[in-house]
Amino acid sequence: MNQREKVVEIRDLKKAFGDLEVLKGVDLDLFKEENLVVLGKSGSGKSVLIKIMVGLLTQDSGSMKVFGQEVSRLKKRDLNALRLKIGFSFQNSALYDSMTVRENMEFPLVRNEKNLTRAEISRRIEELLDSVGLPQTINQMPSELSGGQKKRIGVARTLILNPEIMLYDEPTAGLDPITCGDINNLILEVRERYKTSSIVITHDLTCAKQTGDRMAVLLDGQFDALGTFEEVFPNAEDDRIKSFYDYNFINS
Ligand SMILES: Nc1ncnc2c1ncn2[C@@H]1O[C@H](COP(=O)(O)OP(=O)(O)OP(=O)(O)O)[C@@H](O)[C@H]1O
Repeated sequence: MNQREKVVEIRDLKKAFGDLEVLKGVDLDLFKEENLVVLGKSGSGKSVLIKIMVGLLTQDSGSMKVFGQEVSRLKKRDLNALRLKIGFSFQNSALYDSMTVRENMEFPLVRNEKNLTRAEISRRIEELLDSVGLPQTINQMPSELSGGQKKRIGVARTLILNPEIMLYDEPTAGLDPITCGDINNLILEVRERYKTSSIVITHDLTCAKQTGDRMAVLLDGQFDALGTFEEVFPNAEDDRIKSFYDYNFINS
């Protein structure tokens, strides 16, 4: 693992909406094959940051480089190519209810890779369902799957375009503790198998601890705490960071 190769480099990034300053000079790196956990209260600006990363919003100032390219300066075609390298795994799995698992997986593939044969498409779908441990669900409808299974299929579908960066949006939200553990393991297995670099947005500190190499806590528009779980949380002196820890491990 080459820890030092940066896939994302954010410098002094600022973004406001009218008087509301959301990002006030954010600095952050994501290294190749790293799992970086991003924590922050609701409304702290995590989604805004991700949207700037994929070119859905533009910063007011500062720099957002992905694979060395300043996202805000990319032409439409290059931006589309960049987006294909970034897989977004949505909180609600975002499966199409009227399609089978196979059709859900086929959809992004057929849309984005026109030259694949039926056999290649099937092979890719089967390989990914295998790697998330759910080959038997291929002909099932999303309504027949559990919450944890839906999340796994959502991850498999995101992986089908071979993204280099995975964005996990609250991957364990709404799951029981055992299924959370399974999803956390899946996040680690995905990195191992597909060599992805990942940003895991979560409020769940068990997920953060199990999946993250580094924690980044977004506080008042900046990343104030950066380090391993042990460095950031157990002995935090900042009350804002302490409150995350207390909420997850003491009050729950
Ligand atoms: N397009 C927009 N126009 C105006 N305000 C916006 C826009 N997008 C986000 N905001 C504001 O920016 C702030 C940060 O929002 P953001 O969605 O990034 O929060 P978040 O940290 O992702 O929260 P959550 O954990 O609830 O998803 C919020 O106050 C939100 O209302």
